[in-house]
Amino acid sequence: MATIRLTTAQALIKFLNQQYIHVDGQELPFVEGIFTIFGHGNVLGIGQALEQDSGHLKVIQGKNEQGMAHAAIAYSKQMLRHKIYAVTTSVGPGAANLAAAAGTALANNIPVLFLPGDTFATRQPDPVLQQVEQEYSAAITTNDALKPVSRYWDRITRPEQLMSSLIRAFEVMTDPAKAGPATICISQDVEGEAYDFDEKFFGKRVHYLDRKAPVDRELKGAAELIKASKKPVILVGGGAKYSEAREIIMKLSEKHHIPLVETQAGKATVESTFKSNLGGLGVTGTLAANKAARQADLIIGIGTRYTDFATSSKTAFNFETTKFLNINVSRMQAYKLDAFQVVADAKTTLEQLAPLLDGYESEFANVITELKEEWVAERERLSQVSFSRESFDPEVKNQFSQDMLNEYADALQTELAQTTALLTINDTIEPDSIVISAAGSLPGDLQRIWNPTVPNTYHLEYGYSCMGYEVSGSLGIKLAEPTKEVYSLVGDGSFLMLHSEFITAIQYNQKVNILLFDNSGFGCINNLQMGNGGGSYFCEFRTHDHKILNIDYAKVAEGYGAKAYRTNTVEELQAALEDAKKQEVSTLIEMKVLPKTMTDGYDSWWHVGVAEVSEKESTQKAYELKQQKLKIAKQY
Ligand SMILES: Cc1ncc(C[n+]2csc(CCOP(=O)(O)OP(=O)(O)O)c2C)c(N)n1
Ligand SMILES: O=C1C[C@@H](O)[C@H](O)[C@@H](O)C1=O
Ligand SMILES: [Mg+2]
Repeated sequence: MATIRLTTAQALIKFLNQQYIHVDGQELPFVEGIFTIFGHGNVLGIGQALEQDSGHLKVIQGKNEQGMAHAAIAYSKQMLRHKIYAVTTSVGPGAANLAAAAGTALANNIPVLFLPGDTFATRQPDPVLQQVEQEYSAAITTNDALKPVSRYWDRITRPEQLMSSLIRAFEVMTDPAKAGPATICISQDVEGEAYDFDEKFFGKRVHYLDRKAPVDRELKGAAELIKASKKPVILVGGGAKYSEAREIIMKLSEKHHIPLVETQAGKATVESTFKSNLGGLGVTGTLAANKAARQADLIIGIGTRYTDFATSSKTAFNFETTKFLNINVSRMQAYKLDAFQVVADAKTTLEQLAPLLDGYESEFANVITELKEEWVAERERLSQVSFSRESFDPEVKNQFSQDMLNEYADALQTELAQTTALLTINDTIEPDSIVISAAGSLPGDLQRIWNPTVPNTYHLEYGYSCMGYEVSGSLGIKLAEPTKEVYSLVGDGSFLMLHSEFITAIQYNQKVNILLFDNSGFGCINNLQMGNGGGSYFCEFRTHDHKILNIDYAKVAEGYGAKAYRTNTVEELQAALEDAKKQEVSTLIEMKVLPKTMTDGYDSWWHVGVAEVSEKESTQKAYELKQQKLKIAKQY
């Protein structure tokens, strides 16, 4: 057997260079690069290996482990899971910082390779710096905390273990039904240990992303269900986007008059201008989509996980009469809501289903246009909200008094409403620009009123809704789509939580644009607490003497070397957006927006943990309301 003597880390980097993915006849290297933050746990192992020979891997220095991992996740998500970045961290806190990002990748089914360093395999110097030392087991390290948030997890304590571990990791990451984070923790001494590796291990490996076809039983059953239904609705989930099923979805929708509704992950699979696209479904959905879903007698769920947001906590449908047809590569997902299951690729299934539906027409025909027109009018209203100091009725009603709203207008020196700012942006940026968001009130506004007219230009992480993904992820998107403008839509709370990779973007000349909506608080959570009977408690950003915080975020961005703008009116915002397009450097546009001016409601319900006993009548009422809603919700 021919062997090659390498350290574990050198073998790892050599292997990463030889992984390819084959999708629809096209073959591409699967690992584009590696994000690094070096510490004593990886600099002398993986650091040395990369310095010696990184091959084709692009090496990018991150600033925060969670942030760089979010950038890697966003890269993979934007590339429709066809390519990844790996992420290497040091031990202890460096590894622990991966946990929120791993959860983000897992909840969203995004492949990414995490390579945290681990404690010494020999245990000679124990306890090493940053080792937690559990009394009941020396085998526990910080990295065990990554197990529940990894799709595949392993610890390498001998060099030769690397071979079987990497093969399993790539099998998982390149399987659409299992795609998620693979975490391989490598003992820091082992990273530098040498071994005579079988040369065959480093041969080119192609991972085939084949499209699983449905069996005849599934196809016939699906066709029968659709033909027997009067009012079917197609729910476009993230799986539809990853399967690139746009054309066939549009064809079926058009031919058989079946309206489309979307999840956050599925949005912009089909552009919003498509006449049967009624937009987002559920808690953050449009009135049009929510009305259509309630009328439906069949939901054709394509690549959806049916989260609480998409199903309005299982109240979005009439469960007495509505049937479900689930098309999903994952059996676990297909089994949901007692559906008829087709466990197969979305695009292939729909293409094979098409000829079986000839002659079928739903009873939705004219209703689709009516619902859509009604929503277009509502969106138009939301684009022109204007503040009044005497009698302002914001979208989120009965929470802040006029005096309080005036206090915000004075403190932040603004009268700008969030919906108006958002739609100004939608109208001003280039249609092929990519927008990213993740947490706060913006995902709701985006799902309802943002109109993407170009497919795959809407990038929402709403599986984990992890604050901090917005800015970090914009770097990953820019790496995936270098010719497009990328806009990160972020609340002040999320920006404060994590924006370290903004600096990385500036450092590597990867232009991103931050659109910062500053309402001086955790706005959506404030809505949630007050909407369920609470007071305004620790969600506004106020000083010790109760003054509204007014942070000069533009100045912060300028300090990093970005071009920054302060915009509190529509005209200032438009001018800033136009100027930002011309910049080569990253930009930040700060908008002070009034609280309570985000969208709200539209016939949806979110099941949250309201207090069963409380001294407040308003909370007692909220609990009663929840109990009433639960009577119509499906129990599982
Ligand atoms: C990492 C993380 N921590 C906490 C939360 C819970 N959470 C969701 S939205 C939110 C506040 C967001 O505030 P901001 O970014 O200012 O957006 P706004 O709601 O004001 O628009 C919080 C704390 C979360 N989603 N992610
Ligand atoms: O708790 C939450 C409430 C949602 O409104 C918000 O978008 C999300 O980020 C979240 O975590
Ligand atoms: Mg805020």
